Amino acid sequence: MRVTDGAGSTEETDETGETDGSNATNEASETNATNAPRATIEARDVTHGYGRERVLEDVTLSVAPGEVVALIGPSGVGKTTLLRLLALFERPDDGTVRHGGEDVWANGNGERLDHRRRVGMVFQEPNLFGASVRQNVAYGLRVRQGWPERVRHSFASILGSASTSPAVAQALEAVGLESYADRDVDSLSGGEAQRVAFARALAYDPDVLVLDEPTSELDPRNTAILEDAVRTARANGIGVALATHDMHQARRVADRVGLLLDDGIVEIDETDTIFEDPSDDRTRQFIRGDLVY
Ligand SMILES: Nc1ncnc2c1ncn2[C@@H]1O[C@H](COP(=O)(O)OP(=O)(O)OP(=O)(O)O)[C@@H](O)[C@H]1O
Repeated sequence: MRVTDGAGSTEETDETGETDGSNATNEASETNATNAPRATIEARDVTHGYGRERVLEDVTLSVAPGEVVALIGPSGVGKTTLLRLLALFERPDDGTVRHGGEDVWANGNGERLDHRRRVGMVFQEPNLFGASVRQNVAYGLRVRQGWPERVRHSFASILGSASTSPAVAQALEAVGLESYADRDVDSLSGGEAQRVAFARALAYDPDVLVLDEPTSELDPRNTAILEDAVRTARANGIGVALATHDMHQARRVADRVGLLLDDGIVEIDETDTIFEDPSDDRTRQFIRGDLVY
């Protein structure tokens, strides 16, 4: 699926494309719908915590265009925290987050928002608005196109002009919900609602999708649909960072897998290596189901 914006031009500016070479064999597209080169996002040597509690210390994780990186690890080690840093929701206490080779937090808020518009995030919960499926997906599209602040908060005007965009229809198609466009989200099952949340993030064709346990509450069928949507995004050159407790899922969808423990990412490598020949004993123990923490 190629998501394009049929609703008009965007405010996106050109980005400097940069890959870290970890995806050299991937033949994915390297531009997005705005024809700007897709860019790697990287949390570099980040340290972060809450109050006096330090959750991450000197952690580095990058996601290149067209690669899926799965983050595994016990509860509470900081997977969500790291994903929120990658998605530019929070500024690290120390270290940098770089997108397209630029330090996202080094300049003003406006520049950060330009980078932020190139990242989509899906949480464990869908967090939809009380409106139709189409309107929810359109909202994601229009907000990320950089509408002025006063318009951004005018829900009705956003929905009215964006909801017929082909990008909305294509994003819904990617999650198998094209015939659900006019349904009220309150009438959806949990799995369908999560697929709408995924379509909302996909509609504006981000460089990177950040997915925090997006299928943890879903049945196998909805999980399979979302995993297929991840593969399609990857084939279109979108980088994906995914936190999951499901080792089978990591193995099914990821190009690289990283194990995060209290002392940081103890090992990150190609998926087959992590599952068949890890170099760290803790990785071996964790993937065979020992209670490592
Ligand atoms: N907003 C916050 N304020 C205070 N502490 C927080 C906040 N968010 C997370 N924490 C703490 O930071 C630590 C890491 O949380 P985080 O959600 O990043 O872990 P996780 O690896 O994603 O866990 P899980 O697998 O259970 O989702 C936890 O001890 C958590 O209680």
